[in-house]
Amino acid sequence: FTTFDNLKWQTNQLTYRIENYTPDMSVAEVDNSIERALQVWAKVSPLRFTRMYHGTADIMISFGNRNHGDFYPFDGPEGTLAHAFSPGADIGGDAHFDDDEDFTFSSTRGFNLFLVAAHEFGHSLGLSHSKDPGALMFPMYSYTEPSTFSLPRDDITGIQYIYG
Ligand SMILES: O=C1CC=C(NS(=O)(=O)c2ccc(-c3ccccc3)cc2)CC1=O
Ligand SMILES: [Zn+2]
Repeated sequence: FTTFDNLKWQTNQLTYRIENYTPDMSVAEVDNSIERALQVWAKVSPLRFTRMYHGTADIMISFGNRNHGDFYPFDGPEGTLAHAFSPGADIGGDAHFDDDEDFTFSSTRGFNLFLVAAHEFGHSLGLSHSKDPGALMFPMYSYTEPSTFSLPRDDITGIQYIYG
């Protein structure tokens, strides 16, 4: 695993807000994918996530395409699927998903939102990319059945290195 030179949240109680939705999935499927992706990390760390419906949360989650309000415009279908910012104020921790991608809930086509979100939240929490091809934080998307997904050892070691 690798970290963003020890950038970390100074509290274990973090808030998140889903600012908008993708037309690819139902609201319930997006909510469930995001919640489960956060729980992947909460399960193996002291981190706890509380959802907000208004105002500014630590982790602001949104779907957008091309220019979407930061200096990192998306690139249309394929290519970059999403990006997230390492811990910090304002845009720190936020996760953006490229809405020109086809995000899915329970199929092998498109990109599984739960998996992509779990990877991006690794960045939101302070992990950068792993060299371990089996790691969630490895920068290559590979489909894993979400119902049987368990966080690989390298990622567990990484998040526990940062948050104990
Ligand atoms: O830090 C980066 C820079 C490049 C990225 N490329 S991406 O958007 O195509 C991407 C690649 C792999 C994943 C991924 C990796 C493992 C499991 C699930 C998704 C997510 C996004 C995404 C990313 O998080
Ligand atoms: Zn990444």
